[in-house]
Amino acid sequence: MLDFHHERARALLANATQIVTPTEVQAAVTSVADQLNARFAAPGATEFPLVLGVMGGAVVFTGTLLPQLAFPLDFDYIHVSRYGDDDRGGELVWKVIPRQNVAGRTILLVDDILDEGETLAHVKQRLLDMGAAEVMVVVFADKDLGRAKPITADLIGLSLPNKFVVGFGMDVYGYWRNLPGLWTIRPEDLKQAAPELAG
Ligand SMILES: O=P(O)(O)OC[C@H]1O[C@H](OP(=O)(O)OP(=O)(O)O)[C@H](O)[C@@H]1O
Ligand SMILES: Nc1nc2[nH]cnc2c(=O)[nH]1
Repeated sequence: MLDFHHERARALLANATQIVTPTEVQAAVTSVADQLNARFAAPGATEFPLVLGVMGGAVVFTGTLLPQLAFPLDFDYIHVSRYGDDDRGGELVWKVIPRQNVAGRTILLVDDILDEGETLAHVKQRLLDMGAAEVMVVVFADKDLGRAKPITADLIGLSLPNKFVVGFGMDVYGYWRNLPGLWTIRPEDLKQAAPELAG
């Protein structure tokens, strides 16, 4: 069983293409941090935002971003999944819902990728319904779909082409969240090989 996963993970990566280097990833995170510091660490700034990581994909971005933020903040997480172990989005499943501590707060909603936008649109609305004062959507990557999405991010680290990407928290069938750069998986290696992902 473990051999199966080991081989499958390696086979997926063997045919993958690196599209963003680890150095470029780090530069993108620092650019996001700088923009957040410009508002929240400015002289005289007194806001005390709640950074809310959207697990599991946001774990690496959040963990890299937090030490670069130079202002007092609160941290919590929620856990929601729409892709599960698939390469296509489906029904949104809540695993850890927001706590009541979101009421009245300025929230930095941090996620790895804004793709079709369904996840973050739903999460943002839920936070506003729970009384959040402001929800600022901060994503490491925004995928260029060439069409309108139900939500726009307030801060974006990188823009990506419309391909299934892996690394820096993003998985393919549960594998390779640990890659320090970003890779695209060969379309024919995806379960539901789709023309629009072939790019
Ligand atoms: O914009 P969308 O098309 O809704 O997709 C974006 C969401 O997809 C990923 O989560 P996923 O459901 O894969 O769960 P994960 O974070 O556990 O990987 C990612 O972390 C975003 O939350
Ligand atoms: N791993 C991964 N997860 C996603 N969730 C939404 N889009 C993507 C993507 O391109 N890759």
